[in-house]
Amino acid sequence: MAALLGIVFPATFTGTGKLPLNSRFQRRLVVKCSNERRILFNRIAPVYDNLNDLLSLGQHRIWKNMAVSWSGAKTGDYVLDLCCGSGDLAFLLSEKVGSTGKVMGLDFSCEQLAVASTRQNLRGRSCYKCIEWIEGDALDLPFDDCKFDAITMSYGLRNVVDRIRAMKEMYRVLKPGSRVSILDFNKSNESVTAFMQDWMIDNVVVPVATVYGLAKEYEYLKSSINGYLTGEELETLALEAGFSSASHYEISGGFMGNLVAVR
Ligand SMILES: C/C(=C\Cc1cc(O)c2ccccc2c1O)CCC[C@H](C)CCC[C@H](C)CCCC(C)C
Ligand SMILES: C[S@@+](CC[C@H](N)C(=O)[O-])C[C@H]1O[C@@H](n2cnc3c(N)ncnc32)[C@H](O)[C@@H]1O
Repeated sequence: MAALLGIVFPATFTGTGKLPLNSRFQRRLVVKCSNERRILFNRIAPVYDNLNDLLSLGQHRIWKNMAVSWSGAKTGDYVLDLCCGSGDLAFLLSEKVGSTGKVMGLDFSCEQLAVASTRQNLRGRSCYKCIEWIEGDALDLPFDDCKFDAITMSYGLRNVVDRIRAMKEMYRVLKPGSRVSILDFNKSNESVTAFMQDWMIDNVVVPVATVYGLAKEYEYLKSSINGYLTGEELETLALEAGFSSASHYEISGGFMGNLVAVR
């Protein structure tokens, strides 16, 4: 059973697309894993923003600003923030597109979307009114083809259970010539960077999360990064999904990375 799970799990869940989900058992496994992730992000929603600020010393806001800039979103655009969570990038996108533009924030965690909506109501700027929150699945987007002028996805691709399917959905709903900008942890080829990333998670992130009773949820970070794709593999994934070009940029000393792909 473990061997079967082992064979099924990495190929299916890293979205390499090498193992088609053609059996009922595999489909049930995907649904189970997806639900477990949804529950995880529902559970951390109340403290998610504060812990990100605390644990990254506020740096995540810089990384997210970079991701939005790389998306090319501009005044009047119709843009999508995929796996929007509590809405950080959706708010940044709304400042880019302004009141004449439109931002769709999509996530499958109702608790994360509740935080996003509450934050929106507490904020006065008129541009924030152009944001619409949608509870949906990044693997089956409720949008027509070629709709969006830009797409962002921040700390989401590593968490979806089928990455190639997510990339193909982004490709489908993006306008030709437009970009996706995908921010996440960087799965570094440098052993020192990888060691330091693991050390920080083991010795800072998880101990702090334990105070909030969320040790298991934050321990997931380490395994998810170890199971993620390197920058080069992300570029290949984007090209396999149909994008015409893809570049991965390492930031913050190689701890984080941002993939920019053009349709
Ligand atoms: C915004 C950040 C992470 C978002 C995030 C993504 C996930 O997949 C999670 C999964 C489970 C629980 C929580 C998350 C989650 O919060 C990045 C910053 C927050 C990180 C939690 C902190 C990571 C610290 C780095 C390893 C080192 C940072 C060095 C920096 C230069 C201070
Ligand atoms: C780490 S959070 C990132 C939130 C936000 N983008 C940010 O940067 O703070 C990952 C988010 O992805 C969402 N997610 C994971 N898989 C998803 C899927 N298949 N469809 C929609 N949302 C998904 C989770 O619910 C969670 O809110």
